[in-house]
Amino acid sequence: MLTTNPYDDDKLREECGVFGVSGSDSAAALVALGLHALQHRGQEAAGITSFDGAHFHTHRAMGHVAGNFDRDEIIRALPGDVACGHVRYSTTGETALRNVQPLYADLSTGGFAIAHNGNISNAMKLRRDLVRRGSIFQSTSDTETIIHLVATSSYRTLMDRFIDALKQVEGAYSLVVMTPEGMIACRDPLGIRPLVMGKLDGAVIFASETVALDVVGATFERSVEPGELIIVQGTEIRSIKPFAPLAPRPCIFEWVYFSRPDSIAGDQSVYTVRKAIGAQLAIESPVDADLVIPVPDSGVPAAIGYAQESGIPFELGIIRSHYVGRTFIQPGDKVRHLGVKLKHNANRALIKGKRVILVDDSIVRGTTSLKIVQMMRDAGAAEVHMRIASPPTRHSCFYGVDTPESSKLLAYKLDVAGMTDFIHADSLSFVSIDGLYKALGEAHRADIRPKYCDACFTGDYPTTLTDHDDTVTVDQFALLAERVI
Ligand SMILES: O=P(O)(O)OC[C@H]1O[C@H](OP(=O)(O)OP(=O)(O)O)[C@H](O)[C@@H]1O
Ligand SMILES: NC(=O)CC[C@H](N)C(=O)O
Ligand code: SF4
Ligand SMILES: [Mg+2]
Repeated sequence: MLTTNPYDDDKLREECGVFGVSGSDSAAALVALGLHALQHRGQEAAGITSFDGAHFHTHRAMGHVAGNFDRDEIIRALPGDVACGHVRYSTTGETALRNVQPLYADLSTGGFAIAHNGNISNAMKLRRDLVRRGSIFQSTSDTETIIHLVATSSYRTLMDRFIDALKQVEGAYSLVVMTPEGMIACRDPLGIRPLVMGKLDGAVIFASETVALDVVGATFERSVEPGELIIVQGTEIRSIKPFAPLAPRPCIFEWVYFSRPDSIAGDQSVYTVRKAIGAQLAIESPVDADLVIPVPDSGVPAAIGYAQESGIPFELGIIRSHYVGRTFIQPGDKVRHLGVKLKHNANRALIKGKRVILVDDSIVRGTTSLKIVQMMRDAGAAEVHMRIASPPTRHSCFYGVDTPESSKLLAYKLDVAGMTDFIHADSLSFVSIDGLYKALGEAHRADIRPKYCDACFTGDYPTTLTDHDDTVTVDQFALLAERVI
């Protein structure tokens, strides 16, 4: 499969954030702030590129935004009133500086910088063809294929070349691109990954989530529409839709887990939707108990919804340490598992003798649930019931979320009864797929043209998956990449 994360992580990880500013003399500083608000979407690396009207300037680094972009001299070295940036959690290409975005190239049309959230599901095939025709890749990232497609396009103008490139690309992409002709923001025809537009004084802003607009003090104008390209040149804003229109399929997991709860996604408050999923879960899977306890942080809104609907008191029965590093940066099984223990601890005084309902947003490999159920038992819980605010995650994502291969997903290996035994819970239930759609305001999931991408629950992928269906393995891809660098 496409994912090449070196740590073979046990989690379903976030999926990159992009941020762009056009028309502010503090462009790079605003991008640094915006990226900071999007840090939850990618912690491996961060980068910013600016354009001063004549030259492009880039700073890219491994690690977090804070620590890399919090010094004056770094921001001063990124002059100009146009800038874009990226926080990365890799889906294709290793965690190394050469893959950190924005990627940049000097093309016949001038400089070209690109920041991408998503994953191109035919990147390997495109890359093989491009290399055969003489392209020399600088990275192992899927995103670089777009640059080569623009560079080798037979069209004349930059815009035509860019559209020609996008028409060859399959999968998910929300892009912020910088060229001497202006900034271009676009979403793939299905709008799988999010992208919004905002305004701050005279400046136009693009961001993966509205929370990043809030943080810089910008107003939310609207979402970039699926299949739409918005071009900002000075004060002029143009919108074009060069693709045949398709029914949109935004990623439903944004509401379940990825987006920050204080973001508005597709005109719906993420927090409100998460509470509604929790309430739906209480309706579908009630249980007699004394306490509703969230698995912090991401399980909190759903647990509030479950508690309000069921009338069972909500309590903080698990306290999360905010000082422990993320588990993915601790390679090696032993240390990683220790990391999970360090992150959560039972609030013992509350738990003893109680029948508890634990609410989390998802189960991927089951590591968290297994640990937390045991933690409740060790703290003296009389009964431990687990409720999950998404359907069982049975399939991998090929659209910009780093998931373990499906054989490592707990729900791929076991049915709900098997999973209940595995995590040693007294009971375990997941919200139904129709229940999830209900929480998003739909009557149920439509069998034909469902409103969202929900492939990791249903296996119903909304695009072809050329590379996945191909026989080329990730190792072969890495070899191919090495040969051209
Ligand atoms: O079944 P698993 O493989 O353990 O994965 C599922 C867990 O991973 C995520 O939390 P995570 O700890 O990544 O971060 P969070 O603090 O954002 O909830 C998710 O919220 C679940 O709790
Ligand atoms: N998670 C993402 O959106 C990753 C973007 C791109 N596919 C990369 O690996 O760099
Ligand atoms: S497969 Fe799952 S995580 Fe990936 S885009 Fe679709 S719904 Fe989102
Ligand atoms: Mg969690």
